[in-house]
Amino acid sequence: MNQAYKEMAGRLIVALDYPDATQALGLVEQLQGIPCYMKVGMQLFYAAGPDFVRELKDRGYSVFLDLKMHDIPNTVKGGAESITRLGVDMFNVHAAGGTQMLQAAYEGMTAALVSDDTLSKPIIIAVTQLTSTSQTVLNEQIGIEGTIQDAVVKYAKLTASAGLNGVVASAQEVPLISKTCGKEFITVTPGIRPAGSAIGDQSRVLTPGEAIQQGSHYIVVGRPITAANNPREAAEQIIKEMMEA
Ligand SMILES: O=C(O)c1cc(=O)[nH]c(=O)n1[C@@H]1O[C@H](COP(=O)(O)O)[C@@H](O)[C@H]1O
Repeated sequence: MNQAYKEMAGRLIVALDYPDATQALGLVEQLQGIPCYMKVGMQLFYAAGPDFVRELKDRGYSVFLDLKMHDIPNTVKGGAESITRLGVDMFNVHAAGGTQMLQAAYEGMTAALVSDDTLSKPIIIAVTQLTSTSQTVLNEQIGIEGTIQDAVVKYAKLTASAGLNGVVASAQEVPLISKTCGKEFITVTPGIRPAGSAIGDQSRVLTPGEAIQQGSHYIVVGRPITAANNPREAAEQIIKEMMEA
């Protein structure tokens, strides 16, 4: 495995959106040896819990725990402390929670790190606008005026000023985010669809190659891998496309 492959595979986050540990582990086994990041979201975590996260860590994976916390600051602080204790490498909150809530996530993480020096510091990112949100939904249902880009950049700035590491957004918005918050500010981009694959409930999509060209630090891919006839081949094809970009 060459270094370029290893680095690019490490920027692919595979969304393990499964109802139980058995099915999720089935995919993990199929992808064995590919040094990608693994994402545990609500469906799997609510079913399989912390044990599943530990299983992934035992297998040597970097883990993104995607629970999108959005609550009062004190609750998010406690949640962040518990999540950090699990030893995950990345977790997220909703930027819509505001500055105090974003800072509370950081404080919770810090409290865990202070109490246990064997833990490593996770990356904390904030969701700006979900990639399923379209311009119309933003304006007419969520009630935020202006363009998606403006709304995303506003939350990215809020996240940066609260001291968090980066944001979740569509790869379409990455150039603007990087221009505003700097190239080091981490962009994690779901809504990735290889050419010809079903868009489903996503709205703001780009291909894996386009996302890398836009400057995404990490791309998140679920169904284009999990629903493929041959998930391993699909993942390898995505990494190839990322390397060629
Ligand atoms: O935070 C996330 O990971 C996330 C944020 C967002 O704005 N959009 C989004 O799709 N996601 C997650 O990314 C994954 C995308 O899955 P697919 O649409 O199947 O590729 C899912 O697990 C979503 O929960």
